[in-house]
Amino acid sequence: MNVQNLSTPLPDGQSNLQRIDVRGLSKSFQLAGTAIEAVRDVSFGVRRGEFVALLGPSGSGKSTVLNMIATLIKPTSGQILIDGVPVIAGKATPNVGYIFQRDTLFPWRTVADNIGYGLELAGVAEAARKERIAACVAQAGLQGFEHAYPSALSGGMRQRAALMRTLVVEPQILLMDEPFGALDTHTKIDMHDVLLRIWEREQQTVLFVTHDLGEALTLADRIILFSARPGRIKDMFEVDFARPRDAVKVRETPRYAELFQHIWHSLGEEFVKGRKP
Ligand SMILES: Nc1ncnc2c1ncn2[C@@H]1O[C@H](COP(=O)(O)OP(=O)(O)OP(=O)(O)O)[C@@H](O)[C@H]1O
Repeated sequence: MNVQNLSTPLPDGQSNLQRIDVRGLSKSFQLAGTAIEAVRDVSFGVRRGEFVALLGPSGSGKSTVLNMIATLIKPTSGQILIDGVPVIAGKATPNVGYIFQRDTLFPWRTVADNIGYGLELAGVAEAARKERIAACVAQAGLQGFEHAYPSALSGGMRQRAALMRTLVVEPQILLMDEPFGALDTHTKIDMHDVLLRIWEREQQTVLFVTHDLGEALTLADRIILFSARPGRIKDMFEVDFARPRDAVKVRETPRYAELFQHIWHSLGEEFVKGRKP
């Protein structure tokens, strides 16, 4: 079967091409006097404009890796470079947007005011702000709900508004932690199409955490498969479906079924290992 395995390390010098460059990353947490080894010696790169999914069972350290890249957690050892510059824990990195599973909208702000929050912080003038918010509202298909509060929206609409709140300031790198994990299957696929259309146009560099293989296959150029805890890179897979992709149609192709079956076996082994105490 023609499934390209990419676990061979990049030759020296090629790391210069990486927008996100993770080197020998490890993390142990202290929990009630016991060390929990969450991540062990993880190294990978993400090229400019590439969409990479981190896939693995629950507890395999995916969010911990993302949080270290987002500078929310300090690594125990290893280094992370963004555009060649080492990140510093606790210090925000310019051009990086972060999207969580929870929609994190402010309940006291309308959709438009939620989306415009980052522009307010950046001191963007009101006229320019309104124009940019209107464009984001249209992109997310939220016309008519600009003045609604989050409580009046469905889960999918809330997540679209949250996506736009991050994208409004045009980050070039997106760190996404199971952003659609709480949505039902159909709303999730709908969100995949929204994200695919945005990414095709803006070509952000995306690192997307998920434990949903179908989601990883639909969206990503490359899948990095994590082992059960302690999280290590078990394998990497190129996802070679043509772009632009249709989130529904791509799932109906024989190639999707072929890749799904191939990766599912490897992922399944880690689910089983992860179940053991
Ligand atoms: N602050 C913390 N203190 C102690 N242990 C932690 C902490 N954060 C994460 N862990 C542990 O590290 C391991 C990896 O957790 P992490 O959330 O990164 O996994 P994950 O692959 O993202 O899982 P999921 O898909 O369920 O979100 C788990 O065993 C978790 O209990």
